[in-house]
Amino acid sequence: MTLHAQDQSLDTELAAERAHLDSSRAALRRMRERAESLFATGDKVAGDAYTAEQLGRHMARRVKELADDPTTPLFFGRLDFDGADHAGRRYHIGRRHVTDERGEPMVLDWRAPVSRSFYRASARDPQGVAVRRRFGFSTGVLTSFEDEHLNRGEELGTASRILTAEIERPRVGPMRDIVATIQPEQDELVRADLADSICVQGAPGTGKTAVGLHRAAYLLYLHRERLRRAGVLIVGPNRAFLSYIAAVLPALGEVEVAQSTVEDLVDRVPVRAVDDPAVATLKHDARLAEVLRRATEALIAEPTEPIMVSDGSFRWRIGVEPLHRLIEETRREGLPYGVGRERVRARVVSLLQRQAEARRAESPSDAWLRRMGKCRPVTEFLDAVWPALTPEGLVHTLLADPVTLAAAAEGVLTPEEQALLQGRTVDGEAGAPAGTRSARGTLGTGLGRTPKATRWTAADAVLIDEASGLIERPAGFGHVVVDEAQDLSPMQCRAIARRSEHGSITLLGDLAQGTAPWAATDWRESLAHLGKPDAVVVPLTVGFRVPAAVVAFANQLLPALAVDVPPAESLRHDGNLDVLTVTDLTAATVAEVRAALAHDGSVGVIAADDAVDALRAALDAAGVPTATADDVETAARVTVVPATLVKGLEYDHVVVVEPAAIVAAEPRGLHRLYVVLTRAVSRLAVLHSAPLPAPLA
Ligand SMILES: Nc1ncnc2c1ncn2[C@@H]1O[C@H](COP(=O)(O)OP(=O)(O)OP(=O)(O)O)[C@@H](O)[C@H]1O
Repeated sequence: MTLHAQDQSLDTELAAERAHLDSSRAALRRMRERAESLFATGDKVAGDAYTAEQLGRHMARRVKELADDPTTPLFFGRLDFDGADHAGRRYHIGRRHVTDERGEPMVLDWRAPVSRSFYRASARDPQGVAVRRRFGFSTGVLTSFEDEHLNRGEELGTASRILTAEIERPRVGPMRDIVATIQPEQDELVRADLADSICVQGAPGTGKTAVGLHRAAYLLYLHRERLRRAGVLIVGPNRAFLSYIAAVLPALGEVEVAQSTVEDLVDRVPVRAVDDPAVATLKHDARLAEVLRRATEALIAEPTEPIMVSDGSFRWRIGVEPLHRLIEETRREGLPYGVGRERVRARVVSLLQRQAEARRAESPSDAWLRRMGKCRPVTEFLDAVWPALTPEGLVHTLLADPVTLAAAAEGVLTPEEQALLQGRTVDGEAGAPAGTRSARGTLGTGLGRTPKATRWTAADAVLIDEASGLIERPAGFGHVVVDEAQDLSPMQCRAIARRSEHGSITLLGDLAQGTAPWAATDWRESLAHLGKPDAVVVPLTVGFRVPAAVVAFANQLLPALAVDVPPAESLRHDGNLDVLTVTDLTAATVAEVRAALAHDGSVGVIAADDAVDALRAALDAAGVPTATADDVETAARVTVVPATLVKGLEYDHVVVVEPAAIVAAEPRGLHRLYVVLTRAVSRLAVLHSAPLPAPLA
């Protein structure tokens, strides 16, 4: 074929694909209109109010799911089969199913079983695929395509121009889905079975977050009803991160996934005080779970008196011996404490019922059973041997009462640790911490006389959640995705474990990015605390964000981070790194931001937390509008981010201001700096007036 003829045939193909895109869009519009009209008339066809409401909710969801975003392509790939079960068939692969009026598929959902070959077929294992086609788009317009004739041994892998363009595209606004370019090693994780819990260890930018979100979408597709009922939860490090990722699942048609920080998960009490780091670390230690468990169990007492109930002309009596057996039996069942209390009540009532039946030769009414359950002698008995307990009350007692704590913590916490927990000296004198004011708030739990009057810390909230799990069984989720999991404390892991006891989890993280005082150093330990000790740990090693030169610069920190993580290889060999010694950091930042604005894409200025306000003011004074990290919809291209909030985020051009100050700000400052240096998609400028931290010098 001449070049001219080749061009012409490409044009014809492109025109045909564009026509298919147009008709697919029209078909999707029809599907949506149909769903809208069903939504409008749903209550007329439903037999009763409940069905109408259910149907209404279902249809409203369906309408939302069928929304078409003209800026995202409806399909991104095509498979032509010449073998296996689909010989002679051709499928376009996209974000959702689109069918024509006869119900024939025009676009197949990327999660459908057939679509798997789009991600996994290779020249070595073509899976019946003759040709895999990838489409290039520019804001919704189909502009190009790229074919791999797998049946002729052709395969582009990561050399695909369309993949390269996607990876190198300037980042604006919130995170986007990666359905068009999921890589085989990522796809394997995305399509792991619902029953399998997995842990993904990956260097910065290897697509962990992307994998977690796509796995959630995949599982919802495959187990729609079950997971809708049980729920899917995404846990992220902070609200800025959650708003950054919030648009990904809706773009994939999944509009009902809960997203939360760990702090928001355990929010039974308002947090109004701050712990000293040593106290916080102790409260986050898994041994506290044992202390709380013992303290709860210690509340259960031996019965010492019989129960006597006057009931009209009758008197019922349950002796100490049967009461003793009843308590032992309930205790052995290992129920949550609150459930156990009600079980004891029910058993006492049932003993009374038996006596009543024997005497009256008839079954007592439900009202009688209820009255017995609430009558004074029964309640007094319960309060004596299995007293009512609130999570706040339990934690309050442990923090306030040295004797209760000593009994529960014997052999678990040293006397020094017990004293530390209660903000006193070992001799029992009140220590300085509790109630003292610090820059971050009241230091230490501000113990009031009651739990209500107490100013709790974030670590207390975790303890209260643990206590709550001992008292009642929390509702769990069908699947939980936990991002930046290296920062979870053992007690936070347990909080998540309680919410995924009957479900599975996807744990995502990077041990090298652990900045919390209790950061994980071994995934097996985290998995054990999460109740999934057998989950596999899978590495991701191909980096899609950070250019190779920047990775090499940041990796100089790795030996100092004392973690054992597999090295990653960057797919990006473009990119730019500048390390500049400056005298005026503020002026240099403004100049660097101005220069960055000459390029496409977002600009992130990252500095130690206490330097952020001044930098923002300086940029403002220089006429450069700036946004905060949680404002993902902003029109401003420049975001000024405190180092402690930047985890999981990325910007095309990153300006890091004074690394030494970032390191000095916290005990795990070098880990923080590693996070900060790995946020750049295209260019990184490091500005410093103080010497660079040793590993980088
Ligand atoms: N297969 C892919 N195709 C295109 N882009 C990808 C792919 N995988 C990941 N990316 C992109 O790489 C960037 C980094 O991905 P992501 O944020 O998921 O990485 P991460 O491993 O969670 O990073 P971090 O450890 O820094 O939080 C994102 O912009 C993401 O869209």
